[in-house]
Amino acid sequence: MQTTHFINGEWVAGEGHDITSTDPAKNAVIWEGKSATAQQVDSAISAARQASPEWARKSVDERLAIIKKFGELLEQNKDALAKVIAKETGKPEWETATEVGAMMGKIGISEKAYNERTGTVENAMPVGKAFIRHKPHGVVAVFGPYNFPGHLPNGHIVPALLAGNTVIFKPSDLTPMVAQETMKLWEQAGLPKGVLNLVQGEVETGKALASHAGIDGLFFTGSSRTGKMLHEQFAGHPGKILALEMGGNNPLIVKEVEDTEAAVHDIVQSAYITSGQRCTCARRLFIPATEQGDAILSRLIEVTKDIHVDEYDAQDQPFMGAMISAHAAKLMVDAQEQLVEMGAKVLLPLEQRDPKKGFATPGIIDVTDMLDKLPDEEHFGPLIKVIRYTDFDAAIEEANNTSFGLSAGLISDSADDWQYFFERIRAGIVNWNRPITGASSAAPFGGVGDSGNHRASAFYAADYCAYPVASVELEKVTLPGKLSPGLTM
Ligand SMILES: NC(=O)C1=CN([C@@H]2O[C@H](COP(=O)(O)OP(=O)(O)OC[C@H]3O[C@@H](n4cnc5c(N)ncnc54)[C@H](O)[C@@H]3O)[C@@H](O)[C@H]2O)C=CC1
Ligand SMILES: O=C(O)CCC(=O)N[C@@H](CCC(=O)O)C(=O)O
Repeated sequence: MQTTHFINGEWVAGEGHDITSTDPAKNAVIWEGKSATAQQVDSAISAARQASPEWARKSVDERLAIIKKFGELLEQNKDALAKVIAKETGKPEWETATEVGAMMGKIGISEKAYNERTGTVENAMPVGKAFIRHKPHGVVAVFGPYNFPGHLPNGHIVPALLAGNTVIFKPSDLTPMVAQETMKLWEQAGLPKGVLNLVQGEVETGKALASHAGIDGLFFTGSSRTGKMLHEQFAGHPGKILALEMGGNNPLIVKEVEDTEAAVHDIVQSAYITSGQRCTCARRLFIPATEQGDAILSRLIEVTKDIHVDEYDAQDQPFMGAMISAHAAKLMVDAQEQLVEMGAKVLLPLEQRDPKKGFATPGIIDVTDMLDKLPDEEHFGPLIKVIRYTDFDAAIEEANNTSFGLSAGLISDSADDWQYFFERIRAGIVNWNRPITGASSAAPFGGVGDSGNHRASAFYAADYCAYPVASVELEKVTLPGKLSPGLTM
């Protein structure tokens, strides 16, 4: 029996239904287990609750020592973990190596953020002293997505543990193996039992955890659809903290540039990295209806056609690997067909050549003539929608014509254009002449509108991992020099 859940410091088998994980590049089952039942979720929450007071009372340095040990274990196991991520997600090994690097980098950044954003402040007062300190929420649930199964849950777990919370981690059901291998490193790092628990499963396991009365908060990275459901579920519970990191329908506007090649490079990095499976990926590309715009578009088509798509472990490493599943690739083909039915023109077709595998070739589709019908949807894969424009203001207005607001970018050699764009565009990540993917962990990471609930992650994750406590203190109770009017003592 596979023991795939980590509850109260023990590896246990699931008591729910069968779940499997498939290598999307090779169409091979690579992991099998059973989901956690609602009762097992309940046990994990009880374990976290029991472990909570002692973990919260430890000093930050004591907690940090264990977290740093986890960082050392990541370093020692980085090649093996990068290979597991590649196998389970289809992402090329060069890219999964950077994911493990980001997991290691998260530790130092979280320490800095903890001290800068939630540290202790002491102020002198006429009588006594004023303090600002921070306390952990208690027991929190962390939900992870499949596209960065190591780095993104880690971006909640590390700051949550550092702040003194205990955690129940529910990874994406598409990436249970990465979660299990990462959990083994936390176990080796010497976390006390119950401090971090892992429950695997699909939607019903997620629902059992999210709706449980025993959690004090939930940190979620995933789709806007699921995030909104969680938001509704948390309505009426103002005492619980909810941090939602969700998707986007991200615009990238190109204006006049000298270097067409550099512009095309930044578009490709923005649209197709991770086979378009990043929440920050450009989904809508605005290109001027000018001769230079034509040149940029035809060069983009040429370069995109030549993008190397292959298996994650190919000797000659590809830029793009398989998508997370054959089903995900098929959904992208379907999305392209629907756009064509609505009047869009395919400039370079996105194709799934083997229906049993997750490979999708990168596609480009012109939606200029059907803008009034264009759905405001995140198509989470390698398909960019091109919009030709004649007026910069109208392009910015259309770029903002979305319920989301995660990332946005401008490619232009004019500083005035940048200033103009920056003042008007509505998103949490706004870049100039740089890809709109690849955000830094040392900055806040979050969006507006349907992309989040104003609880930015990355450097600002510290903020949602602890609550502030204000105290005024005097070592010995003392009668004030001057009494309030009407008081005699
Ligand atoms: N803003 C950000 O930081 C990021 C956002 N994303 C977004 O994540 C999405 C891709 O990830 P997915 O794994 O497909 O997201 P998803 O929303 O399907 O799943 C996320 C997590 O929620 C769980 N879940 C799903 N339905 C649930 C329910 N009804 N109740 C409780 N739990 C439930 C899943 O099992 C998984 O652990 C994209 O939309 C992408 O834009 C991805 C990475 C970063
Ligand atoms: O969370 C962090 O530490 C920084 C944000 C980050 O890593 N963003 C990446 C991936 C986000 C995604 O899954 O799409 C990015 O901006 O490319």
